[in-house]
Amino acid sequence: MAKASGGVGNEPWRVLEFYSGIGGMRYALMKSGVNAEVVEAFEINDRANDVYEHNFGHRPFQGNIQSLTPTDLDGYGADAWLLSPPCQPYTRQGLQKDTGDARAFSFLQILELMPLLKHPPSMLFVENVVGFETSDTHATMLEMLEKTNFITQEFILSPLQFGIPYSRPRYFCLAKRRPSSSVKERWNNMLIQSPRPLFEIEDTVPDEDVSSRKDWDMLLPSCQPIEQFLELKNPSNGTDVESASLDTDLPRDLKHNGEVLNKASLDQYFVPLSLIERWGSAMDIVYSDSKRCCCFTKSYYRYVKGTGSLLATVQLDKKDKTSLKELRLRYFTPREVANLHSFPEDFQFPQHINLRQRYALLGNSLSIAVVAPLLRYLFTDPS
Ligand SMILES: C[S@@+](CC[C@H](N)C(=O)[O-])C[C@H]1O[C@@H](n2cnc3c(N)ncnc32)[C@H](O)[C@@H]1O
Repeated sequence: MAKASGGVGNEPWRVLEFYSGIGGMRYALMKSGVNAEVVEAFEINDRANDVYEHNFGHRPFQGNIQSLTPTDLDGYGADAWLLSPPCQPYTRQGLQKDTGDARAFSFLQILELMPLLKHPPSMLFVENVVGFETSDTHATMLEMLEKTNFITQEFILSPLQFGIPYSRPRYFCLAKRRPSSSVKERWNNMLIQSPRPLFEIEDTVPDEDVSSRKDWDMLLPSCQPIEQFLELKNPSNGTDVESASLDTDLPRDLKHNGEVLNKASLDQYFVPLSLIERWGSAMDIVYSDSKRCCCFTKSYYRYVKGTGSLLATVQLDKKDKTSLKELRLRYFTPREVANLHSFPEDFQFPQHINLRQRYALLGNSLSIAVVAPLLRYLFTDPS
């Protein structure tokens, strides 16, 4: 029977977490149920390390991953490396400088160390943005993995395919070093855009085309409504809108963990009218009963266009020709973004991390609902 119980003699798998940020990968590993221990995490950003330490009680190795040597890496005796390198070199909004972008260097460097290791990992997991799969860095990665005897399966998956009303398609590479084999060999060397292999018991012949992207809108009816991810609950109806002065009066009964928030705490989440006037047409607006919202990036709250959805706090009849101002748009709170990333309830930011920093760190993180089953699949022993 397939199992994901642990390494040699059922000792926990020894795992290195590169680019650990606020620990999304570690939470996903915990959620996966795999018997594994993060023996070290590596992250250059101070604030991210504060958050990581606050939640896990361990401060990641704070330095440039590029400076790690084969001796350093061999010293950890790790079975698996989990990596979520910076995505800016490959994002559609970025300049797509790819291998020419300094932010890609550390990832390329660490791949180049692989043939020099006395104790290379037997498993590797890489997360990145869609677009990475056509990059030069990706081509170099596959070349290095091939050279060091790894077999790969690649995925592009979104939380929408896991019942979460959140569109965040991401690229994932799962690699196992021979003689370890993949769980289901027939998917080797494929780019898979369906979660089906993760949940199949047998290695059966696929009867659906998993190599082309399905229309993800078809999945929406099976997603939970956004309301279930909100900590600030909307007023029960929008009838107070007409009597309110749009500039100053905000819905009074928004609640936070059951308590009515004071106006100052609430105000910071409402979108200023000046922004609505200027950027309204570019805003992605969702309602509490919507079953989809857009990817939150690290620029959410700093910029409006393409950085994540805004929530209408007033549920008017959508057929009405409502002006955007009447919808009382607000930002999702950091906790709500964390909920959509499927972070556990006990995840917290330390007090000194300000609102913008919270959004930036969350925007860099990942969907635990997607990564946990992928990790379980990677660590599962087919024998
Ligand atoms: C895409 S984010 C990964 C976030 C992480 N998975 C999480 O759950 O928060 C990339 C991270 O790599 C860090 N980073 C970028 N270049 C680095 C380097 N050369 N050495 C160490 N960390 C680096 C960034 O500070 C950022 O936190």
